[in-house]
Amino acid sequence: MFEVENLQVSYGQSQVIHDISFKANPNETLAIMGRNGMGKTTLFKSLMGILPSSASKLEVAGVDLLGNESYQRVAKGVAYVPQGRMIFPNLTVKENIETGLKVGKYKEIPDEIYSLFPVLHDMRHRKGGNLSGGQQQQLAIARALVTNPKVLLLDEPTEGIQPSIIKDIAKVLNEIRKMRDITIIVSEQVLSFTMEIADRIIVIEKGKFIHEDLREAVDADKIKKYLTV
Ligand SMILES: Nc1ncnc2c1ncn2[C@@H]1O[C@H](COP(=O)(O)OP(=O)(O)OP(=O)(O)O)[C@@H](O)[C@H]1O
Repeated sequence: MFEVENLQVSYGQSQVIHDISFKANPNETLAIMGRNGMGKTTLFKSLMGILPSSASKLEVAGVDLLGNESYQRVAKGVAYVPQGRMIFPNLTVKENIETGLKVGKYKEIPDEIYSLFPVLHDMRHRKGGNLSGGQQQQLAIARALVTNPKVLLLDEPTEGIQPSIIKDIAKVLNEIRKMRDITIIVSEQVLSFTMEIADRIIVIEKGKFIHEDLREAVDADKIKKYLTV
């Protein structure tokens, strides 16, 4: 269980996240949806400890994360795939994935990673910078997965990615959830994508969670008005 209570984040005098609380279970995928500038990236960076925040509770599987630096949060099972596919362009695909091995239980890249992402196996000796945007996104997810996370935070994974690769990413996220006891939390604007992967959809508006539905109950017209795309 990932538990967040009363999370608040400010940039100087300007409060951007207002008292957000939520819980997410293992084997659950949660989508946080909202327009540009509504606070999704700020939320994820604060959950990772990259941005300072205040909260009354932040726990993964009963383990306290409050006051931890981001590397300690990674060690306790929180992985983050930032917006914009941040990979190491001059390292090979294999070397990029191996950077995730410093944390977690794996000593070498588990076979499961290459079966989830066959394209990364085919391209394992190629420089990360020579991959397409969609392939780089898959690489960033693979690198996060080798840390063996309990919670995987993905910030707008479909941004700038072509529809066929979006489908591949949706498929892989559904497979990951079946294979592992993992909570996936994804920020997104593409409703067709979140409807394929999410159990719950939460709308964020100006740093507050204003609406929440189980996937089966989502009224697309109602959600779309809170999205840019
Ligand atoms: N470093 C910063 N200093 C001051 N304000 C910031 C900073 N970073 C973000 N903001 C502001 O905080 C608010 C939330 O931004 P954030 O990037 O979290 O939104 P977002 O929902 O992730 O948007 P996007 O989809 O465009 O990435 C915006 O009003 C933004 O201008």
